[in-house]
Amino acid sequence: MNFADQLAAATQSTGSVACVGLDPRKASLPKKIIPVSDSPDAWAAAYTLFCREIIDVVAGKVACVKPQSAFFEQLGPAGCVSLGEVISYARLKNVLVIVDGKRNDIGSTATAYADAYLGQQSPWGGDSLTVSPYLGRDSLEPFVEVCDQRDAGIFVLVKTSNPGGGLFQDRTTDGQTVYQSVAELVREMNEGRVGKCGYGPVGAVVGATYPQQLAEMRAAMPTSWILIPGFGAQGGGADDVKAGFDDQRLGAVVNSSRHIIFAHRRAEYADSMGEDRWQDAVEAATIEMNQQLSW
Ligand SMILES: O=C(O)c1cc(=O)[nH]c(=O)n1[C@@H]1O[C@H](COP(=O)(O)O)[C@@H](O)[C@H]1O
Repeated sequence: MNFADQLAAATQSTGSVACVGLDPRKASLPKKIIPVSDSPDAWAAAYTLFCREIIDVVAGKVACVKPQSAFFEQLGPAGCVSLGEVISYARLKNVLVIVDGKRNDIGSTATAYADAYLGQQSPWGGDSLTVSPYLGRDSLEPFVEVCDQRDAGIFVLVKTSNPGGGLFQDRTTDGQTVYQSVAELVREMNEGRVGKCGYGPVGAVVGATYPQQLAEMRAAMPTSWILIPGFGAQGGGADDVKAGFDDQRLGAVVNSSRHIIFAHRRAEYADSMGEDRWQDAVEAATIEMNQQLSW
């Protein structure tokens, strides 16, 4: 089944359009998870344990998870082993995985990234990967070819959630902004690839922090899944993300990382659950997010 249909099936079977971001950070881990030793190996084992426990809580309750490679890479080689373990565990629990690597390079190198990350038979085993469009069409084509071969997907950075993203993305050339040009390419690349659900494997990233552009991008890329980060910790709310969905409440998944995985630190859960019941806080925050997104 192509990736777009797999994602549609996941949102339908779980009743959720949420994506839980797995962004472990040393300073925010629950005390119980913090290792005795300060070595990268010990932290990597802690990250694996932490993410596995989160996956146990959210499996069946959310559409997908999104491990953020940077936090694992921060630990060096041991962190990369942990990332691999986390991806495998999510797959074992039948949770779709978006690897957040924001990769890309010239075409021949892009082929190596695509081969490395895309598809369950790949070494990393991701169902999909976030990619940068900055190197142009020929840098995206190798990813799309591997998506076709392995029922995988990509999410191309179109309009990112950060305040400074507009520096390049909002620049106008030939009467349209850079992000509009990227969206046009994304739309074109899905042509002939659309699955039963009406969407294809070439998705886009558009931040919840730009609701107006989200509506515009929904219309500009009618067959692309949109990954919407920026919900929760970055200030995006349910009303902001609505415009990313079609009439059937399909076509987008909303990512939240810190607000879910470190929910034990949030004021509303700290007293009632806190450190000792951090998994309960993750569950409560997930249920709350699902409720917010069930208009
Ligand atoms: O590709 C992404 O996921 C992404 C794109 C973007 O424009 N903004 C953005 O925040 N992200 C990622 O989404 C996650 C957001 O985390 P929280 O702000 O903790 O929910 C991080 O892993 C970011 O790297």
